Amino acid sequence: MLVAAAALVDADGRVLIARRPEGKPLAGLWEFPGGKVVPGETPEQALVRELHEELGLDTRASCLAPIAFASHAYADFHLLMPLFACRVWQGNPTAQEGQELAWVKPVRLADYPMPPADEPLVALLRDLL
Ligand SMILES: Nc1nc2c([nH]c(=O)n2[C@H]2C[C@H](O)[C@@H](COP(=O)(O)OP(=O)(O)OP(=O)(O)O)O2)c(=O)[nH]1
Repeated sequence: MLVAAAALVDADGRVLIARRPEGKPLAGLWEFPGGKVVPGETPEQALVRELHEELGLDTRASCLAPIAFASHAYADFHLLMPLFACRVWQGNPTAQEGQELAWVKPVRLADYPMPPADEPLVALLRDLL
């Protein structure tokens, strides 16, 4: 499974994470906004679409900088997830699907339980952002 995800970084250097709603796999864990890349899309196109759908914000592929990726074997699928940093967008990110949101300093990300695939990314972000 190919999933594109974003580290949205605000002017204070905080990163936006979202809590996976009840009823979805990995419910209750915090994740980077994003979602599955559907056939015919580039990861960047998928992310621009997902950021609009999930957070009501507008950005573009040229504002997405690839910084890391996760590669993780879950019990029933393998996840490959490129992570893009994004510092430029239009609109105020707001939860479009009822999900809880949090702006978090990279050093505090470890306080938020995230899916196992994300754990290596937390340490990387501390150094990269
Ligand atoms: N967006 C996102 N997904 C992650 C992260 N870490 C992680 O393991 N995942 C997994 C959870 C899911 O199995 C998959 C993303 O699928 P999803 O179901 O959220 O994607 P989607 O928004 O396209 O979902 P849907 O339309 O099928 O509801 O990737 C992360 O940090 N961000």
